[in-house]
Amino acid sequence: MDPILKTENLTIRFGGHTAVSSVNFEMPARQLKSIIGPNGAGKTTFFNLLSGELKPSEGEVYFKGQPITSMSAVARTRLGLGRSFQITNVFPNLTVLENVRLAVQSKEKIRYQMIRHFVHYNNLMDEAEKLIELVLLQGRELAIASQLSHGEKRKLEIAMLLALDTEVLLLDEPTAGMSLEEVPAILDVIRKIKATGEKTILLIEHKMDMILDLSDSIMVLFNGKLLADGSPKEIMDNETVQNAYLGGLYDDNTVES
Ligand SMILES: Nc1ncnc2c1ncn2[C@@H]1O[C@H](COP(=O)(O)OP(=O)(O)OP(=O)(O)O)[C@@H](O)[C@H]1O
Repeated sequence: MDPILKTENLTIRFGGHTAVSSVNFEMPARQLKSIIGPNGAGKTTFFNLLSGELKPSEGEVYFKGQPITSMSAVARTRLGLGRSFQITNVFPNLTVLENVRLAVQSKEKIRYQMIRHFVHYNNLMDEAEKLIELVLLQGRELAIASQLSHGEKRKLEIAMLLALDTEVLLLDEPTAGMSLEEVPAILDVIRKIKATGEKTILLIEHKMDMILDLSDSIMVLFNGKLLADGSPKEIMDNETVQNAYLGGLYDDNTVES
């Protein structure tokens, strides 16, 4: 089957520094691929090139076979490529439910910008409630966003990303800054999204136990280059990866540089 997302020779230079270097990558639909690599390896920059936040110095990005390299981030979202930080405009004084409802409404706006479209308020609320349940925030619908714990805020961000209903989800370190107790809940949320079988997920993470639990495949970036891409077992057994990166595995199973 053709990959849903693909890059050819994707390269970006910042001054004299090549942050992403000739990356050829393919993402099969409805799978979860994790991107790992030490700090500064180019993971977030690679995401920015996929989402359209950055334009490459060279190379192409394809979505379902169509070149999208010159498209804006908003146009890519409309096509089906969603990135969590694009909707981190959480309204701090509104409730969880209102925030998700507004995100659902913004999807309708993104999708039907060119035509007049009316969606009944109750439908929006129903969809928002379903998403809140999916991210395990049920019971917190009426909590004010600014008063959520860090873990709950990340769940809200994921619900708001899901509200855009894009086929591809780009999740950049969804557990960053979380306490150890909060991590399993996010793991559950991603597992549940994966289990729907509807989404293609690209995940940047440092927590190896989480990566091994969730991933169908793992790609390793090192100095901006694609060092390896394969099944979790292939990556764990790969000597080059071991030497370049996994050798730095910490006791808490978190990889840092
Ligand atoms: N806008 C920019 N201008 C100049 N250099 C940049 C810019 N963005 C990223 N870089 C550089 O590109 C390299 C890759 O950075 P990037 O943030 O993509 O790495 P990363 O793998 O996501 O790291 P981390 O795990 O720490 O988030 C780094 O050397 C960084 O300093």
